[in-house]
Amino acid sequence: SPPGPRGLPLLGSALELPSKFVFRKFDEWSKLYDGWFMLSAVGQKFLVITRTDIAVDILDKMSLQTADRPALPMAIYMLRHMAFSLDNYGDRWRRCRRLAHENFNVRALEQYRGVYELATAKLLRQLSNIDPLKIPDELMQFSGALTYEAMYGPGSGGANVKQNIHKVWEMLEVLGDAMSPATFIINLFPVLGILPESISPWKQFGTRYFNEHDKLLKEMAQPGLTGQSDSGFVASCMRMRDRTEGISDAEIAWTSFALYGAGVETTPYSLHWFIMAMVLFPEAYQRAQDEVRAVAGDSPPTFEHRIKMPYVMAVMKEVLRWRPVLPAALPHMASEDFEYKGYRVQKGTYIFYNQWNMCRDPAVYPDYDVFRPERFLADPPAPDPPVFGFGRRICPGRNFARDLLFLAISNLLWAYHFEKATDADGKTITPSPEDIDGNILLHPKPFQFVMTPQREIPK
Ligand code: HEM
Repeated sequence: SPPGPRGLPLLGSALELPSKFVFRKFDEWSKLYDGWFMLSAVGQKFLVITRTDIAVDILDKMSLQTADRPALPMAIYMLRHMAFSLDNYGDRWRRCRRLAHENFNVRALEQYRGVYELATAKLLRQLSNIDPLKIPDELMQFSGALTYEAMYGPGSGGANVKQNIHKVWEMLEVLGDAMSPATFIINLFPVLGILPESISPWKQFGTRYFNEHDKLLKEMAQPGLTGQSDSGFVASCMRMRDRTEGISDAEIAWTSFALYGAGVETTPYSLHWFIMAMVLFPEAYQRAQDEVRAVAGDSPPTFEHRIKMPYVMAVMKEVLRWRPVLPAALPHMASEDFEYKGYRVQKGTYIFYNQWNMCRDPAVYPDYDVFRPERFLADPPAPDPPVFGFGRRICPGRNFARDLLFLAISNLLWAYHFEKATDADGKTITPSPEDIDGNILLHPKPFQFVMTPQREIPK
């Protein structure tokens, strides 16, 4: 069999797999194996990839066999295969993925630029006079409101926007909890699925959850679905509906949720890491700020400036590389048996790939712990960090995320000065990038720093 850690016969390596920050355990194991290894836990086989070239071989070149997603039983009861990010590879996934692709590619994204610019201007205003420990909440609200408008069209939720964002937030939280093997026994023993709903509390819970949220998501999508709103992702999907066979209103509504749910936390976490990098690496900060000042002058940066800000673009790439917010990405699953390097990998095997290791490959990113945007401007430049996944499941929000991050980063640099704080005794407080939180997503714990407005922020 392929290389990998040995465990007890029945539990395999289950006892060694932490439920939090699994990327660290994979990192430890990566030192023992050459780029990939297999392990098993409670009868389930896992293949773990820790090198980019092997991820390209298995997930890109063999994407037909490796683009399935393991779906936990609870996810199936609660989502009924409607949220494509967590769904198996199949016709519905393909239809929803196409909606996401066609309305979220580089050209289609131009339609959301007005939304980003207004949201970014609001963020700058909100941040003046804020306690740095409250920054994570503020960044999350920025992303929540902006993603909502991008999905449903500016102003489309009327007075209900805040309430809807809150409901979707709860929806995501309940889903996250229910997917944990510890919450519902069905996740550990899928065979119990043969029992009828009348005596299966998990099925009853799933049905209630689905029905309630199916209604909510359709209500949120209503303005775009009925033509009341002609901007945003939903309205844009309606325009391509004639060209896409079999697409339903429900699929459009749930696809907007899948995008919202997968994307809403990633950008704020990356922005929080960006602030930490600016505080810890003042040279990079200074160079980025000089570039923004020279190019944008007295008015806030816009998308037109992007091409003239190579250093800021490199800062953005380095933020994504230095602390990838999805360090162990999302697992794929083999939909067929396949062979790799002489070993057979069976259908149903979960395939993890640890982007954390790939972003810290010393041959590609020397001194990987140092925040050094210059690596992306060298000749030849370092490759873009592999943080958005591989193959047919590659993140469909990656261009949206890059647009948003560029605008937010350049505007923050334009408006604010960041530096280390001092404590009551006058000692400098140095935040630590090891002080992390999250579970699947990786973000810093709130940290102290000083943020001073450098100019009058436009009203
Ligand atoms: C810093 C920002 C982001 C990072 C690092 C990131 C990273 C990723 C990664 C690693 C995956 C897994 C890909 C795979 O399965 O191989 C993924 C999937 C996904 N991402 Fe992102 N993402 C980001 C932002 C966004 C945004 C803003 C959106 C939407 C607005 C989004 C929507 C999605 C969706 C829907 C999937 C599931 C795709 C599928 O299963 O077919 N992401 N992302």
